[in-house]
Amino acid sequence: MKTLVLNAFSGISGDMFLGALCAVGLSKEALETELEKLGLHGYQLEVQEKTCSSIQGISFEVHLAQHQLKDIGILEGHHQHGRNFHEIQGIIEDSALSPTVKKNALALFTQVAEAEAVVHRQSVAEVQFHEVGALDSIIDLIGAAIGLDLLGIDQMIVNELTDGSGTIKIAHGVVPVPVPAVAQMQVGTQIPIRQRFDVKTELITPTGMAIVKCLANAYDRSVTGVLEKVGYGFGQRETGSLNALRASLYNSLLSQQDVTQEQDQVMLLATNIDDMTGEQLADVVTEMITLGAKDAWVEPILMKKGRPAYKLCILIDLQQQAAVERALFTNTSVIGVRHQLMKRTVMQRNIKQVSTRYGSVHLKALRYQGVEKVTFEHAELHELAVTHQISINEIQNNILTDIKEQDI
Ligand SMILES: O=C([S-])c1cc(C(=O)S)c[n+]([C@@H]2O[C@H](COP(=O)(O)O)[C@@H](O)[C@H]2O)c1
Ligand code: NI
Repeated sequence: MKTLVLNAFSGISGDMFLGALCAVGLSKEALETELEKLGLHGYQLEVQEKTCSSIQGISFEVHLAQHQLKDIGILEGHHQHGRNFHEIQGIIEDSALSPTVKKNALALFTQVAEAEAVVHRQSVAEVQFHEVGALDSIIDLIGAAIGLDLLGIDQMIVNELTDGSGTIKIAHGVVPVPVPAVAQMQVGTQIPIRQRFDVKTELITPTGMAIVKCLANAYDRSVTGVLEKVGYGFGQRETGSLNALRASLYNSLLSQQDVTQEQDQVMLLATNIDDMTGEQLADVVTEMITLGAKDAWVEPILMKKGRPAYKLCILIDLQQQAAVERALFTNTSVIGVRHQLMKRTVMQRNIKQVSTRYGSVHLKALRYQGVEKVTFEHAELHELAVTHQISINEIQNNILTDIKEQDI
């Protein structure tokens, strides 16, 4: 499972998000190819390596052609009507983008439209996007959905979401920070926004907030797994300090890090649930894995009063008990949890990267009292099988041949 963790210590905008995605491996060309499916013209992506505060990162910008600037009124010095929600919906729905990208892109625009509608006391259909309707913002929002899809991100965690303070001048006039659309998107959520009172400008734009609200699965949460890449997307505003969004890409499929003891202790948490849907339970299992559980699963059971129900089981390290129980009480209908300490016999394991005809591949080398075996990450084999159009078995056999002579 791939997890993207955003450290939004200096806020988030569409450009910062796409810059951060490029910094952890999103290809500009692949993004452009997908964006072409919208059939929009008159823009260019600029993805540039930059150094700020001695840190290397990416500056991402969408440049509009002169006629686009004229269309949205920027060359005339005033803002004409942009596109409305219905038009943008049509552009997305009529495109050849993947269903997931379309769903996320529509969710992002709906989010902004609903916030704008409340702020300006209009119906969603009446909302005329001003800055957000300009082509660069369309590219930012749809690009965000495309970027996550291209990188194969399964979940996104946003940490330290920070805005500035004071007021800024935008097309509506002078508004307070967080700007009205951002403040509105926060309503009814528990999205934690800190404020820096020494930074007198906007750090979270409506585009950035929509990305956070629609695409993040959790906030202020640590994640286990192998940290594969860290990158920075720079913001364009001068804030007086490093204006960047840090993205960290974790692979939790590789999270069973090296184990060097043959006997260890784990805790099994269990609770019976008869009042949550399958969809909700699947989310809880994902959340438990995100929190760092070794495993989490549900078993079908028949409970008291003949109720078909589920037993939710979570295998954890002892020190995770308090955090996991807290998450269960907070986010599920659970009111009690059973816990059991267990001894476990484990094979010693080492995660290694080996070079093969397919490039570098991860493997787990397992040992227990003279028994030795090697396993691969299924998702990695699957990806290679899809890329090379051959079966997973063939991929695995070829890798085994390639590593025969290597010292594992
Ligand atoms: O155009 C819209 S919808 C808009 C609304 C608001 C409100 O808070 S209401 C604010 N802004 C400002 O425009 C720029 C660009 O925003 P992006 O999200 O497109 O980066 C930014 O300063 C917003 O605060 C726009
Ligand atoms: Ni507005």
